[in-house]
Amino acid sequence: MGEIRFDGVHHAFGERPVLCGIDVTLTEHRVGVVGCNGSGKSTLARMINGLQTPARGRVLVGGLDTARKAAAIRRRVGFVFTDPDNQIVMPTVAEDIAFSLRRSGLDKHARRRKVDEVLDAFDLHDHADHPCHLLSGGQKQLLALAAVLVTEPDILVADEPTTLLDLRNARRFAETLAGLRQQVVVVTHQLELLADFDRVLVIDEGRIVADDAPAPALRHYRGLVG
Ligand SMILES: Nc1ncnc2c1ncn2[C@@H]1O[C@H](COP(=O)(O)OP(=O)(O)OP(=O)(O)O)[C@@H](O)[C@H]1O
Repeated sequence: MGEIRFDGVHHAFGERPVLCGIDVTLTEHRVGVVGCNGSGKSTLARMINGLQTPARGRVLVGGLDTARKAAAIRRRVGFVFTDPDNQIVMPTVAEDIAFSLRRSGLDKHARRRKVDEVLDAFDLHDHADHPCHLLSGGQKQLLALAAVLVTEPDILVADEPTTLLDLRNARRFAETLAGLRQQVVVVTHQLELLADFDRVLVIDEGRIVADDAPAPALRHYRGLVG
């Protein structure tokens, strides 16, 4: 596994502090992040692939400073957004997955093979030539995940990736995460997704207020809101 390290990270948007002294090193396979709306979870997640850089402190991924090595970090850290429409860019499903491989250096046949593998793995084969905009919200979320995973990043960060998935696809999503070789960081309000994760961080008002195995961490979170 790689190592994600937050070192004295502070961030504010205007006058509003959003992250207040985050010091944490993540080496586990699956790490969950929970907390109330506006507590800073997405900001923290976006810092792992350099979409956001900290006002103070550093974020190091595999020893690389995300503020200095943006291109290398983006290659290593795949990011799945909450709203799949933010990352689906091509007209059809197969084209969208193939688009992710445009800088892979693979020839056309190898790219086609990889696209087929991913379509199979995500049960999207029957939709290969369908226009992306006609997919259901859940199918779009799966497509967004597939289009990131096909690039084989070292780390996968996902910000509320299961909001549109039905129970069957949410289960499949959880199983997919469990089977990945990649380190995975997932921000979610769907607490059951984290049941067998290795570590869960609870964020409250920009601070880590619990950092534990899922059961005690989620108990802490429920206590906060209860
Ligand atoms: N680009 C931005 N510009 C200004 N304010 C922002 C920006 N991004 C986030 N914020 C603010 O920072 C705070 C933390 O936002 P963040 O998205 O990190 O929270 P969150 O814990 O992921 O919330 P949610 O569970 O609602 O998605 C919020 O008050 C939000 O409005």
